[in-house]
Amino acid sequence: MRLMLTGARGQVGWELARSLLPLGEVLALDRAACDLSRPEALAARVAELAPDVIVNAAAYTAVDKAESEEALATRINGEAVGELARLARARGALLVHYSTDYVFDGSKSTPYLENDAVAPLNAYGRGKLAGEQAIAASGCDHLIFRTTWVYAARGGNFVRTMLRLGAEREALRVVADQIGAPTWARNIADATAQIVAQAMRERCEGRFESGLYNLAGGGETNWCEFARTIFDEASRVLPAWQRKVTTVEAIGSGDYPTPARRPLNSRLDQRRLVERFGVALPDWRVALVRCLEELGER
Ligand SMILES: NC(=O)C1=CN([C@@H]2O[C@H](COP(=O)(O)OP(=O)(O)OC[C@H]3O[C@@H](n4cnc5c(N)ncnc54)[C@H](OP(=O)(O)O)[C@@H]3O)[C@@H](O)[C@H]2O)C=CC1
Ligand SMILES: Cc1cn([C@H]2C[C@H](O)[C@@H](COP(=O)(O)OP(=O)(O)O[C@H]3O[C@@H](C)C(=O)[C@@H](O)[C@H]3O)O2)c(=O)[nH]c1=O
Repeated sequence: MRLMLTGARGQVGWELARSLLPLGEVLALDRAACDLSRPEALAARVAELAPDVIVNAAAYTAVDKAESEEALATRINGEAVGELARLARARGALLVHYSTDYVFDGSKSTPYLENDAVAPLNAYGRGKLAGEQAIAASGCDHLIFRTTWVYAARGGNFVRTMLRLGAEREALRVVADQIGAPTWARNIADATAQIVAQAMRERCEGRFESGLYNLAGGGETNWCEFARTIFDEASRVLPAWQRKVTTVEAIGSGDYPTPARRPLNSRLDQRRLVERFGVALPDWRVALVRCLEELGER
């Protein structure tokens, strides 16, 4: 099986390059090798690589910057995704794609189901929603995984930001009114590999059905509790990390103004994924410790 992977240097893409290996030949492409800001160039790339599966881990993920670069964010997260979907459809390939909790406005009081009404609060969320909709409209065989609050031992993410700030400052202020589930990129990649293997078997047997699935870490927290847990666990498992921070003040979103609005409720209900594929990601605290341990080993 030939698997074309975009965004291979991102958090999820980096992990996928390893997790997908048992499935076949992984054609891992970074931004230079496959630039989604030029959707018109994708057809030649796909024709050249002749993939059976296209896994799109590339995305414009700078949430605040997207407010002033919405056209670019939407070209990458919306138009290019639509083009990948049309190319997948034309050659009969399976398209695997990732989306976000930021397609919701966060006003629901319980975890979001896949078919709840979408209403993005920011430009990044609008672009990601355009990508989801373009895939559905294309008619290609697809799996879309909506995930949340992704972190990894490498790349830009909240865990690495907190480790840096916590070693520099004595006091931090972190929002406590946005709730969700941190998700380790390794867990996303391993789950993706398991699900793609099953999906390809189902396609061979003519019983595959495309779908949209929530795929996030187990349990729930808020950013402030997440930050405090990062500091406590890092003090325990990362001997080289010098903790300076003593106070993490819980604040409201209104006290931490950002260009992009973020949903207060980012929780995604995991039942559909469990029922269809028997996959449930580990609790966020367990995964965080595993990721920190890995950071300590590097
Ligand atoms: N990060 C998060 O918290 C969440 C992410 N998601 C989704 O999960 C998926 C994976 O995200 P994640 O791995 O965390 O994101 P990262 O930001 O870690 O990685 C994104 C990758 O996309 C690449 N990229 C950016 N622009 C382009 C472009 N024009 N053409 C090709 N590649 C490009 C980046 O390249 P370069 O390395 O050169 O910058 C980077 O390697 C995305 O679809 C994202 O929207 C969903 C919910 C939460
Ligand atoms: C650094 C910092 C952030 N915050 C807040 C800002 C924000 O509400 C929250 C998280 O900050 P971030 O900038 O990491 O969040 P953000 O970039 O919005 O993270 C999002 O990325 C995109 C790609 C997604 O799809 C989402 O699921 C989500 O993970 O913490 C503080 O309150 N204090 C701080 O010192």
